Amino acid sequence: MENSLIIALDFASGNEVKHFLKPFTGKQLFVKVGMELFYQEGPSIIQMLKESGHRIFLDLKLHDIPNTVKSAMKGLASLECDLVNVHAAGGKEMMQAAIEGLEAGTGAGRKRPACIAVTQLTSTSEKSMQKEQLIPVSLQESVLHYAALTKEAGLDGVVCSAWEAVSIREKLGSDFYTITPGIRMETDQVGDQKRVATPEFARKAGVTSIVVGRSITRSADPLKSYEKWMEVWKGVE
Ligand SMILES: O=C(O)c1cc(=O)[nH]c(=O)n1[C@@H]1O[C@H](COP(=O)(O)O)[C@@H](O)[C@H]1O
Repeated sequence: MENSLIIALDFASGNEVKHFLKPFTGKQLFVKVGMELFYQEGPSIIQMLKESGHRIFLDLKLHDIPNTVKSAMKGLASLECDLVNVHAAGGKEMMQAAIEGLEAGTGAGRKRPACIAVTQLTSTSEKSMQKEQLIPVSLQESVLHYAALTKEAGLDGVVCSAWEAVSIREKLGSDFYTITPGIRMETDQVGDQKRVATPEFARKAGVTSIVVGRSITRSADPLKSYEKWMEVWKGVE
């Protein structure tokens, strides 16, 4: 899990994914399948990516009553992805149920997929969190609170922005994963993200791994762009 650059395959179909991955033939990537792709293609897209040897983060952000999340996770475990996630806002009981489901659905002798919880989406600003979710604390506090709850529930880490990673590591230890989207080079379009950081900043903050989508997937030359990203991500200390 450590030091990975996870490519968000936010595409509408398996064919678009195949087209995108063509120049990467022979490379073993860490890719993320989110709801856009999974809702269109279902489990077959996971199969296809696994056959090419890629590691997979199945990002479906489960958020429902504990019983439903447990059953859904039991089914998802059979896809044998490396990483799955839930929303921490679903609560401790829901997160515990997610782990129970994953354990129940993981075959004997296998390791369950790692499971992390989204704290506050990187598209959420402190202002909108306070105004729309009526959470009367700072964004850092809210993220730290969710991270602590996630650890108590027995999950492996959180999704957060790189801006919160240092406090999470200080409070919960560096074994607890901090997976950070909202990563942009200085010259990239920010789009709908609010809490953005450069790969250099993320590296210095000691995040476990970064998630990069549009900066690579929408670039004119995705392979060249990926290689440039890897150089920056791996190169700075
Ligand atoms: O769980 C996620 O992966 C996620 C959580 C979060 O807080 N923010 C966030 O952007 N993501 C995902 O990370 C990816 C970011 O993509 P780009 O903004 O295009 O780099 C998207 O696939 C989002 O669904």
